[in-house]
Amino acid sequence: MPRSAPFDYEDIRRRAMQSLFESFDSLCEGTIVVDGAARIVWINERYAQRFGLAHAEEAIGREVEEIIPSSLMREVVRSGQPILLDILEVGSESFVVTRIPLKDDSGQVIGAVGFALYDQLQPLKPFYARLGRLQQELAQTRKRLAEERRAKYTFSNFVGTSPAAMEIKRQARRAATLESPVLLLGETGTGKELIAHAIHAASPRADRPFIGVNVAAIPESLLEAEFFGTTAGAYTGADRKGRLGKFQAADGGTLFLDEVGDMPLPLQAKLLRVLQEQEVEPLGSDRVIQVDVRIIAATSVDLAARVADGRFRADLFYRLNVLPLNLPPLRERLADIEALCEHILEDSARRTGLPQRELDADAVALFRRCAWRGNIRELRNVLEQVSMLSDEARLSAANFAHILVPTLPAAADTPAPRPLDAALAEFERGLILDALAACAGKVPEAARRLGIGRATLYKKMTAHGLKSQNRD
Ligand SMILES: Nc1ncnc2c1ncn2[C@@H]1O[C@H](COP(=O)(O)OP(=O)(O)OP(=O)(O)O)[C@@H](O)[C@H]1O
Repeated sequence: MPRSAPFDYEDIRRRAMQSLFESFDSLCEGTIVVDGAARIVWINERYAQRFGLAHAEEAIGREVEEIIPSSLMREVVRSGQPILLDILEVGSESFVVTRIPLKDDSGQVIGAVGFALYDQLQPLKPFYARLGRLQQELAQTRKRLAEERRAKYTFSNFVGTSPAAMEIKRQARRAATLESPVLLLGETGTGKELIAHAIHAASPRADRPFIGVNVAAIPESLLEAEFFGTTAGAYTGADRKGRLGKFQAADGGTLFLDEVGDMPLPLQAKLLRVLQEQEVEPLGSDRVIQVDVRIIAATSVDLAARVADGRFRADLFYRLNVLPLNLPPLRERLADIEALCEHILEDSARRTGLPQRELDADAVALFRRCAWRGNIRELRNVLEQVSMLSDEARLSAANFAHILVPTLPAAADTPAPRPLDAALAEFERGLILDALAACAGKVPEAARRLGIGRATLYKKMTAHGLKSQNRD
C-alpha cells in the first residue's frame, strides 16, 4: 500500500476552525462577534435584520445591548466563561444560543462569539414543559413554606376576659414590642403555643418566619442537625444533600422552642453559645453563619427545679428567663369557660361542616367544677368527642356525665359527707378521665402522665367501667 503524504496538522486545524465557523454561520439563525468591551465587531445580515436593522454595518461598533437588549455577551467577555446553551428571549421569539469567549495567544479575553442556533424550539418542548412544571412546583412550595412560616394565631384568637387572661394578654403584648427572649411557663394545654404565635404576629418581626420546634418530639440524635443544619455530605443519615437548620430558617424572625425543658445538656451548651454569639455552625461545616433570631421558649415542667437537680443549665435558664410569662391553668380562669366553649364549638363546626352545638347552662356549671388537668386542650377534646357521639343540637350536663366527673365543689355547694371509698373512687375515675382526655385517649401517654404503668391503668379503667378507645 502506498504510504500517504504526511498530514499538515496545522492546516487541518485551521480548516476545521474555518469550516466550523462557516457551517455554524450558514446553519444558524444568527452570528455575532463582540470585542473585549462588548462592542459589536461583526453580525451577520440575517441576525441584524431580526433586530430591525436594514444592514449589518449599522451595528458595528455599538454596545451589544443597544441591538440585543437581553444579550449576555458582556458577561462572557467579563468572566471569560462560555455559556454553551441558553435561551435568548427576543420579544415574542426565543432562540437557543451558545456564547464562547475569544482569547488571544496569551489567554487574554479579547471578545466573544455568539451563535443563535435556531428559533425552532419544538424539539425542546418536552424540556420546556418540564421546566415550566418544576417552576410551578417551586413557586407552590415557596408559597406553602411562606404560609407555614407565618404565625397561625394573633391576640384576637386568645379567648378570655377573666382577670388572669387579661393580665397575660397585657404582658404578652408588651413582650411583642421587645426583643429579649420570652419564656412561656404553664401547664400543658394552657395556650403557650398560641401566645408564642401571637407575640410574633404583633412584633416587628411579623413579616419574617415563625419557626416552631418541639424539642421533646425529636430524637436526641437528630436535634443538633435540626437546629443548626448540615452541609452536603456531612451527615450519614437520609439528608445527604445538606439541610437548613431551624435557626437559619427563622433568620430575621422568631424561633419557638417548645418543651425546652427536655433539651439534652450538650445541646443546651450549644444553644447558649448561639444565643450569645447570634451565629450558627452547620454540622460538618467550618463556617459560621450569622443569624438574627428571637427566641420564645416554652415549658410545662418546673424549669427552676430542673436547674436545681442539674438537668437544665443555670446559665441558659437565666438567658431564657428574661421575660417569663405564666400562663394560668383553666381552673384559675373558670370565668372564661363559657366563652372558650363557644369559640371551640364554633371552630369545630367550621372545620367539620356540621351544625354548631349549643351548651346548656348545666353543662357549663359542670365544666366549672372540673379540674381540667389538660386545660384548654382537654376542654376542646371533651367537647369534640361528645359532639361527635351525639346528634342533639343542645348539649347538656348529661351528655358529659360519662366523661367528666366534677372534682371541685359548686360555688354554692356544701359537699355532703360521703363514704371515703366512694369519694376516692370517684376522684380516681375523674383523674383517669382527665388524663385520657388530655392525650386524646392514648392509654400509654395517660399512664405516663398519671405516673402509673400502662397495665395498671388498663386494670383501673376496667374497674371504673371505662373503655379504651384503642388509640394507642
Ligand atoms: N386563650 C385561648 N383561647 C382560645 N383557644 C385557646 C386558648 N388557649 C389555648 N387555646 C387552644 O387550646 C389548645 C392548646 O393550646 P396550646 O397548644 O397553645 O397549648 P400549650 O400550652 O402550648 O400546650 P403544650 O404545653 O401541651 O404544648 C389549642 O387548640 C389552642 O388553640
